[in-house]
Amino acid sequence: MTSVVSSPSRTIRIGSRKSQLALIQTYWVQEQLQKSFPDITFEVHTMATHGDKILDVALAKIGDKGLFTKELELGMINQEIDFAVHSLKDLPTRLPEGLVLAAITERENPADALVVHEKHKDKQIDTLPEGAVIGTSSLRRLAQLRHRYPHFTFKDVRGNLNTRMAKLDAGEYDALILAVAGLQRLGMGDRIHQVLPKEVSLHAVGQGALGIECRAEDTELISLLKAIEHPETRDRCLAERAFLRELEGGCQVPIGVNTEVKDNNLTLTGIVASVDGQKVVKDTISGATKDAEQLGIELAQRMRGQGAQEILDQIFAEIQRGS
Ligand SMILES: NCc1[nH]cc(CCC(=O)O)c1CC(=O)O
Repeated sequence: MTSVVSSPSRTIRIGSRKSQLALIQTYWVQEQLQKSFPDITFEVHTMATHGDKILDVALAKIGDKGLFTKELELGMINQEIDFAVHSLKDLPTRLPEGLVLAAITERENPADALVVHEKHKDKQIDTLPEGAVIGTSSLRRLAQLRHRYPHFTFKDVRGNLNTRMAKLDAGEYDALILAVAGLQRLGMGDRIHQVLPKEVSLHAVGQGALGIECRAEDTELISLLKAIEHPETRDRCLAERAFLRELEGGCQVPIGVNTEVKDNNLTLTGIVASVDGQKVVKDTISGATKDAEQLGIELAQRMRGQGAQEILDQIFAEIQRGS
């Protein structure tokens, strides 16, 4: 194994999806590392992922973990790239053998945002009219919003952010629910009409943070990557990911979270909702940040006993039946 420290001429190859958001995020990571390590060369290599090739299929129906990460992971295993930058929420909670989550960078606002058609510019989520068509492709957003706003109509929306915005502005939808972080990173922060409070929508696990994955054996690289890690974001996201890992069983499920850190104390709130919005299990746990993952596991186990298990069993049964 060559060491980065003893061979400063090493070139480090960063893998990225080709989407505009992925490239913005990857170039940001490259810039941060280049500033910290001016003698090392960091190159960006782009790859199309399966998820990028099937943009016309409803995401919830694909239910395939690793849709946006598999090709990059193969690239790392085959030594074509050294690390990959992911939107952490797209990175499965279990990584392939030989790969690790080496660092988590500082998260943007992890909340969901309401983006409206201009005819609703004087409205908020609470005042949109009966029957308003809300675009979302996330089961998590769908289930939580259906629970609270049963009078809305929900419709799938896919494609990149520009495509989605064009469909909204053309009148196909009254409003969209999108991540604040993605809109901000793409320079569309001015389209954020309302940041949804956590009472309305708990965000996705890892939302707003970037996860950097690399080969477990590349210890030199792992120590370099620690330079751009944000410890508070890492603790929060490790708790969130442990919670999700403990609950999920192989498909996309309506699970949301919120985390806060204060004085080395971490508070994690989780929600598991049925797709129809009828059943909701929600609970909160607090403890030392050093026990972040244990807190996630404990909250998941507690919520299983409060009905989350029945909700998940029902979703898995529906998927097996192919509905
Ligand atoms: N599901 C796709 C996805 N993956 C990452 C982001 C951007 C936000 C983030 O980094 O969490 C988005 C868009 C969205 O959910 O609106």
